[in-house]
Amino acid sequence: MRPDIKICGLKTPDAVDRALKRGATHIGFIFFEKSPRYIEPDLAAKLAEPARGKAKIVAVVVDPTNDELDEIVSILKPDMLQLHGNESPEHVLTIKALYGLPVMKVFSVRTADDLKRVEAYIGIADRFLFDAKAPKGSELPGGNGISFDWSLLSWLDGSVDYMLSGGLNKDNVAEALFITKAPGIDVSSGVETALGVKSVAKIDEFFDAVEKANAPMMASGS
Ligand SMILES: O=C(O)c1ccccc1N[C@@H]1O[C@H](COP(=O)(O)O)[C@@H](O)[C@H]1O
Repeated sequence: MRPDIKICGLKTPDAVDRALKRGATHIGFIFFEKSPRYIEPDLAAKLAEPARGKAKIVAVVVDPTNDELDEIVSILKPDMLQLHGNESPEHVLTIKALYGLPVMKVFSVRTADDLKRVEAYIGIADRFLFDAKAPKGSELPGGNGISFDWSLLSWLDGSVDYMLSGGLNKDNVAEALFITKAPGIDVSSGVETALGVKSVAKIDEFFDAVEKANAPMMASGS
C-alpha cells in the first residue's frame, strides 16, 4: 500500500495544486515565524481551500500558545495539528481538549534513546512524526533537510502509527521506505529549489520515486 504523503511548508497555489494532483494525503502549513516557510493564517486558508475534503490540512506549530492556536484554528480550520516543539503529554491533552482536533506529535531522533519518550504519548497523540534532530545553532526545529538513522525505527512497537520525515528527497525515499516500511512520509526541503521555495518539478519527482518504490515487483524472467 502506498504510504500517506505529506508535502509541508506550502506557500503557493501551484505547489498546492501539484501536491493535490499527485495525491498528497496531507498538506502542511508552517506557523513558526523564524521559518522561511512561515505563512500567515489567512493566506494559508486561501491556499488550503482546494484541498478541503481531498487531503488533510495540517497546521505545523512549535510550543504554541492558546492565542496562536485560537487564531490559526479559527482562520485555517485545519484537520490536524502538528506539534513540532517540546509539548508535554499534558500540553497535548489540553490542546486536544480545547480544539477537538487530532494531533501529530513530533519527536526529534538521533539515538534509540530519543524514541523512549514516545511511550508517554501513546493513547494521547493520534499520530507520531519522526524527524532528525536539528543541527546545533539551527533556528528551525524542523525543515533542516537532515535525515537520521532510519533503522532506529525498528525499535518502535509495530502498532505505532507514524510519519517519517527529515531530509527525504527523490533519491533517498525508496531506501527510507524499504528500511522503515513507514505508513506515512513527510517532505519539505527535499521538494524545494531554495529555502522555502517549492518546485512543482521536484514534487513530481518525489511522487514518481515513491510510486516506483511502491510498484509491485515484476516477476523476473516472466
Ligand atoms: O519547515 C520548517 O521550516 C519547519 C519549521 C518549524 C517546524 C517544522 C518545520 N518543518 C518540518 O520539518 C520536517 C522535515 O522537513 P525536511 O523535509 O527535512 O525539510 C517536516 O515535518 C516539516 O513539517
